[in-house]
Amino acid sequence: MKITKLTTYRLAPRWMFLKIDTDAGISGWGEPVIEGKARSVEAAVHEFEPYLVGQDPARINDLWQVMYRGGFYRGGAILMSAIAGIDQALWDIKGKVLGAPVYELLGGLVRDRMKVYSWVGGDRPADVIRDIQRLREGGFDTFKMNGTEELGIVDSARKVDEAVARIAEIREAFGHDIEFGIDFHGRVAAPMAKPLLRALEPYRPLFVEEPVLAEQDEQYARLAEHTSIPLAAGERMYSRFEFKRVFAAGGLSIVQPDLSHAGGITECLKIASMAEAYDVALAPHCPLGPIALAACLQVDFVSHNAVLQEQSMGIHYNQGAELLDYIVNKDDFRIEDGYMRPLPKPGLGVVVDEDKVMAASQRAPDWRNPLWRHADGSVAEW
Ligand SMILES: O=C(O)[C@H](O)[C@@H](O)[C@@H](O)[C@H](O)CO
Ligand SMILES: [Mg+2]
Repeated sequence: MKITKLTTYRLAPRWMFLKIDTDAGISGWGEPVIEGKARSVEAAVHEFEPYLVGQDPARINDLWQVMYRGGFYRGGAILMSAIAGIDQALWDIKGKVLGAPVYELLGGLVRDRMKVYSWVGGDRPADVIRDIQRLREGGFDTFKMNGTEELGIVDSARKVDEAVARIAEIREAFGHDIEFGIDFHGRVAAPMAKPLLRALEPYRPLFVEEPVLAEQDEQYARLAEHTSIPLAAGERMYSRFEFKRVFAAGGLSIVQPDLSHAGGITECLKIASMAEAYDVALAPHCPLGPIALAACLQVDFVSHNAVLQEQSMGIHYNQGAELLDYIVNKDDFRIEDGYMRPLPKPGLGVVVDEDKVMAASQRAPDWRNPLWRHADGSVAEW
C-alpha cells in the first residue's frame, strides 16, 4: 500500500481538513491547523509531501520520525500542527485497513464514556450566566470561560475585582451544581497571576488555564505554591520535549495538549503517558473541528488520566460553520448528560461529507483572532 496524494481543504469557521489518498482506494482524514495561520500550516503539510508520497501509510512511527527529524529544524506551532494532521490521517487509514477504531489498535477502552465541557461567554466573559443556563438544559454541568478582558502586566485591584465578581455571580447563581474552568488565555502576566489566583481561591474553580503564557512555564511551579486551584496548560506546547520540562518542574495539575497542534495521536499519546507518570491529568484542548475532536477521543479512551475533553459545539469562534456541519455520522458525536461515547467506526470514527467540504473550501475565510490593544495603545494579549 502506498500514499498517493495529500489534499488540503481550508474551510469555515477557521479549520483545515487534510485528505490522504492511497493506491488501495482507502483514504484518511486529519485536521492540521493553527487558528489564524491555516495557510502557513497548509504550506507546511505540502512541504512534507515528498517525504510521504510513495511511502507505506502503515509505518506511522517511521513517517512521524522522518517528518520530525528529517528536516533538521523541528518543533513549533506550524510544523507540529502539520505533522499532527498528517499523523491523524495515517491513523485513520490504519484503522480503516484493519477494520477497527484507533482506540482498539491502542489496547482498547479504558472507560465507557468521556466527560466533555462547553465554552461559555465568548472573548469577553459577559453573558456567561445566560449561556450556562441554556447549556445546562442540554445536559452540560462543566464549562469553561475567559477569566479577564485585556489586563496590564501590572493592573488595578479594580480589574481583579471585576474578574472575580463574574465568578462570584456564577457561584451565587449555581453553587457547586456546576463546575467550570477559568481560562486566563495568556492575558495574565506573572505579576498579576498571583493576586488573581488568590482572589479566585474562595470560588474553587475546577482549574485555571494558561495562568501565564507557555513561554513563562517556569512560573507554574511558583504559582502552584500559592494556590490550591489546579493549574492547567498545554495548548501552546507542541511536543513531549516541551512538556518534559513542565513535568519535571511541577506546578501543572492538568495538561491540555492539542491533538491538531502537538504532533497528533502518536505524540499526544506519549505526552499522556508522561503526564500519568507524574500524576498529572489529561484534558486535551480542542476548540476546533470534528476530526480534531475524534482524534482527541481516540486518545481519551485509552488514557487512564484523561479527565475532561473540550469540544467546540456552540463556541464563539464557530461563525459560518458548526462542529458537525461537515460530517455524515453526526449521531456518533451525540453528547448525553455531558458525556461522549467511543466513536464506533473504523479509524478516527469520522465519516466526512466530502461534497460539503469541497464546496465550503471554495469560500474559505482567512480567520484571524482580533488584535487587542491596551488603553495606552500597546498590544494586549487576546
Ligand atoms: O481554551 C481554548 O479553547 C483556547 O484558549 C482557545 O480559545 C484558543 O486556542 C483559540 O482557539 C485561539 O484561536
Ligand atoms: Mg485555552
